[in-house]
Amino acid sequence: MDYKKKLEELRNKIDQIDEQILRLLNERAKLAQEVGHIKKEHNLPIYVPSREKAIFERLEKLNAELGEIFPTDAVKPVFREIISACRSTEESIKVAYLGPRATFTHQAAIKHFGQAVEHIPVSTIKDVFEEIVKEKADFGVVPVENTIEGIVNYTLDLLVDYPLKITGEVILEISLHLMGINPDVREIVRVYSHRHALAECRDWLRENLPNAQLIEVESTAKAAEMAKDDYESAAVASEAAADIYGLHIIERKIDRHIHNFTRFLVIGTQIPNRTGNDKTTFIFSVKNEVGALYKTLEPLYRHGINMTKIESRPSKKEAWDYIFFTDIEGHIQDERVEKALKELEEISPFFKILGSYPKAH
Ligand SMILES: C=C(O[C@@H]1C=C(C(=O)O)C=C[C@H]1O)C(=O)O
Repeated sequence: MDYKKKLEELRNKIDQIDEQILRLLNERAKLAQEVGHIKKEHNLPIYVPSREKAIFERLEKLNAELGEIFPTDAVKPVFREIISACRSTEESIKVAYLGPRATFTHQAAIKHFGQAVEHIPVSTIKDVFEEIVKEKADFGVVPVENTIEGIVNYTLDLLVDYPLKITGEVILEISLHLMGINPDVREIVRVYSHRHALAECRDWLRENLPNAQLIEVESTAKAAEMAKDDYESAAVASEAAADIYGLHIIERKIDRHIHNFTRFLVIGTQIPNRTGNDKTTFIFSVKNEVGALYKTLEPLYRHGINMTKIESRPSKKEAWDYIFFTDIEGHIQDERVEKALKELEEISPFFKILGSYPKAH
């Protein structure tokens, strides 16, 4: 058979499969709608992260058994959008994030909820919290730490002050690119970016653009917007920002850090159910006496609970008084976690659970 005929035959088969997939997607959405009706009748939350996580895990495992001709790495992104779209037929959920569009926080929100939610860009981390408290958003996404630049202290402080819960976490690999409308790096005299992004690219910028003026703006997305009309300007931002603002990528990955990751928190009003692979975050203070921190953490050790992180912040109530942000493995619905935290609460002058949520993939 000549190759053109063969190509046509193969493409016809692909067309038929696509139609089958689409029919099945419609059937799937119809079932999700029925689930949605039952949830509304019984006042249950529309978004069920534990169920979504179980679906991803089951399908990734099945795909490996099927021989992985379709790449297993693609299973989650494809099904994330399928689930996001099916969920939106039950009810549209609103997600506030640190904007504008094309920030890394926006990408984290998409990675967690998919495209089919109402994304609400706001201009400060505090506004993300405010949108939820004022019931203008169901969830929010905020950055909390970066492997190069460290903790976003402001986010931690807001978690203490607001009556909200951490309902999830997202880890995103950060790649920072130099972009502009002018592809010639020698003609760039100004570089815009967020303070953290400029710091992460310090070495490259010093070597390659030693005379350029480095200008801090609120976000990498804002930087891309600033560079879009100026032939002598460039921005340090994400690939998504280059796409949205129509910029040319002049040099890829100028942050040069192999391990540049940012962790984001998803915040909401309710603690999601346990998935079996969860994390719990809580804060506490200690009495000002010998061995206080040791004694407070002892119940974790006794109940065999792994502490994955501890971070101290000034309490801002008294000088040299601290609160400790702590992450442990497990969910507050796990018996030993519940017991250990109860004991810890009894010892601590101040204690608050910030959330139990599925660990990031
Ligand atoms: C359909 C449901 O609602 C949402 C959509 C899901 C899906 O499309 O599979 C899964 C969990 C929920 O976030 C459900 O709860 O089962």
